[in-house]
Amino acid sequence: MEAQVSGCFQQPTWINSDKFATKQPRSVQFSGVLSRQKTLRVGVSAHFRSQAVSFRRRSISLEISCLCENLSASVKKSGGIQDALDNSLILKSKSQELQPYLNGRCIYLVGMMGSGKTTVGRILSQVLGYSFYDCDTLVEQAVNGTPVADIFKLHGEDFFREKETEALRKVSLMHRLVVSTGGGAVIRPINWKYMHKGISVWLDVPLEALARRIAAVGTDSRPLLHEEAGDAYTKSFRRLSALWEARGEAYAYASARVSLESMCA
Ligand SMILES: Nc1ncnc2c1ncn2[C@@H]1O[C@H](COP(=O)(O)OP(=O)(O)O)[C@@H](O)[C@H]1O
Ligand SMILES: O=C(O)C1=C[C@@H](OP(=O)(O)O)[C@@H](O)[C@H](O)C1
Repeated sequence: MEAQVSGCFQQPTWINSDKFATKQPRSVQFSGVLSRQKTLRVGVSAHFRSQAVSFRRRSISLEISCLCENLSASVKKSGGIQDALDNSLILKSKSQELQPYLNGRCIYLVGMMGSGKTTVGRILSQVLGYSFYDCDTLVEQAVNGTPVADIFKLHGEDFFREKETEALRKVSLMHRLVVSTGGGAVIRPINWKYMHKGISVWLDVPLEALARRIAAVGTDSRPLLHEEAGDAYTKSFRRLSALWEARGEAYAYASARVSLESMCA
């Protein structure tokens, strides 16, 4: 006896059901004792497991368990199907839910260097139909295309902070933007005055993960990480720890916090 399991479950709307429809139906085999029963009442339960396979893609597996009333209730067999689920589908669905509440207000992403403000900001702006602005890029443009690292070298940090505040003032006059701020934008109260015109979201990522990410891409574009000696991970971690001591509390002024640690848990 064979029980077809395809199509017996309801898929949440954000799962691309076409992907499942094209798959061969899977089957659950019953044991020999079961197949001699004339009437069977079988309960089938489905259990989704979702696992990130890369930053943008996710694999889901569906485990099917069958319980038979005529026998002592036990799981006789479970099967599974695997499929790839594009995270952008989840984001798209979530963003549609959010649209009415946003009402065109800008979103400011804040967080330490490497927390993903630029990466997440680009994706978020696409799914929301917003424009994406990177504050560091705006500062560079205001200084004739000079890279941030050179601005620090030639003019010093205070000059950079002035330009950063001016960039935030300008974007705060606009609507429907996702703004990736620089990691240090949170230290000036005036910047919060501008950012609180929209919705600010703190991407809270553990220091070890930040240092790993930055070590992977190098510290060239992040002048505040140039001061320490050692390999890229060690110097990033040391310097990020010191910066965190000095400014960690300031991130909590954000309207919302997304904690990578909580998500993993
Ligand atoms: N959620 C994430 N998981 C893993 N790596 C990420 C994630 N977000 C960003 N990264 C990587 O970390 C590095 C820094 O990201 P970036 O978006 O530039 O951070 P920020 O703008 O906050 O400094 C990039 O190499 C990026 O690919
Ligand atoms: O943390 C900081 O003080 C800084 C973070 C950088 O931006 P990212 O957070 O995008 O790396 C950039 O603004 C500058 O190097 C200073």
